[in-house]
Amino acid sequence: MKVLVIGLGGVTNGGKTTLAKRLRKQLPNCSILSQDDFFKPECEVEIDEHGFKQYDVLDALYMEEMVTSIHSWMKNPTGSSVSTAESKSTPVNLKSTEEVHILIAEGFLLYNYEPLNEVWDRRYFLTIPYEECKRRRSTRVYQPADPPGYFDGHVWPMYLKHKREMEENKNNIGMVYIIFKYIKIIKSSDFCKSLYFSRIFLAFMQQC
Ligand SMILES: Nc1ncnc2c1ncn2[C@@H]1O[C@H](COP(=O)(O)OP(=O)(O)OP(=O)(O)O)[C@@H](O)[C@H]1O
Ligand SMILES: NC(=O)c1ccc[n+]([C@@H]2O[C@H](CO)[C@@H](O)[C@H]2O)c1
Repeated sequence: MKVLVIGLGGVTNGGKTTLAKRLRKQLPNCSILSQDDFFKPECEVEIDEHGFKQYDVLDALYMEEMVTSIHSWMKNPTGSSVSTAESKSTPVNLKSTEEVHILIAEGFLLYNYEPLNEVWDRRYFLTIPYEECKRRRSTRVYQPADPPGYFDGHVWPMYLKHKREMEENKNNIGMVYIIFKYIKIIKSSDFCKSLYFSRIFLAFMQQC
C-alpha cells in the first residue's frame, strides 16, 4: 500500500478547501485533513495591542495534534482514528495496481512549522492578490467574526510575514505555486468539469 500526503497551503480564502473537496471527488481513497480543525478555543487566542485576536499565527493552533493526526493516518490510512472526510467515489485509472491512499492536508499555515516539513510528498501553495483576498474574506463569517480593520491589521500582514519566512527558510523547495490567474482560467472554463487540478495530481501519481 502506498500513502501520499499532499499539502494544499496558501493564503486565506485562496480556495484550498474548495479545491481539496473537488480533488477528493476524483481521487481514489482520498481523505482531507483541515488545519482549521486544530484552532484553539477563542479564550486561548492572544490579543494584540490593537485588540485583534491573533488567529493567523501558529500559536493559535494545536500544531502538535495536527502532526500526530497526519502521522497516525500515514501509519494506518484505512483504520486511522483521524477524523478526516473520506471520498466515496474512485473514478480514476491509476497506472500502478498498488493501492494508493491519499491525504490532502489543507490549511493557511502548513509550511512554517518545522515538524510538518518532512511529511509532504507534494506541496502546493495557493495565492491570490490582496484585493481579491480582501473581497472574498469580506463575504466569509468566521467564529468569531472579523472585527473592522482585521484584514489589514492582522490577516494580510501575517500572511505576508509567513510567506516571506517560508521563502527565506527555503521551505518552499519542491513547492508548486498555484496563482490566481490559473485558478481564474480554470474556473471560467468550468473548473469542476475540466479536472485540470486532478490531472496534475494524477500525473504525479503515475510518476510514483
Ligand atoms: N477558484 C475560485 N474562484 C473564485 N472563488 C473561489 C474559488 N475557489 C474558492 N472560491 C471562493 O473563495 C472563498 C474561500 O474559499 P475556500 O473556503 O475554499 O478557501 P480557503 O483557502 O479554504 O479559506 P480559509 O483558509 O480562510 O478557510 C469561498 O467563498 C469560495 O466560494
Ligand atoms: N476556525 C476558527 O476558529 C477561526 C476563528 C477566527 C478566524 N479564523 C480564520 O481562519 C483563517 C484560516 O482558515 C485564518 O485567517 C483565521 O483568521 C478561524
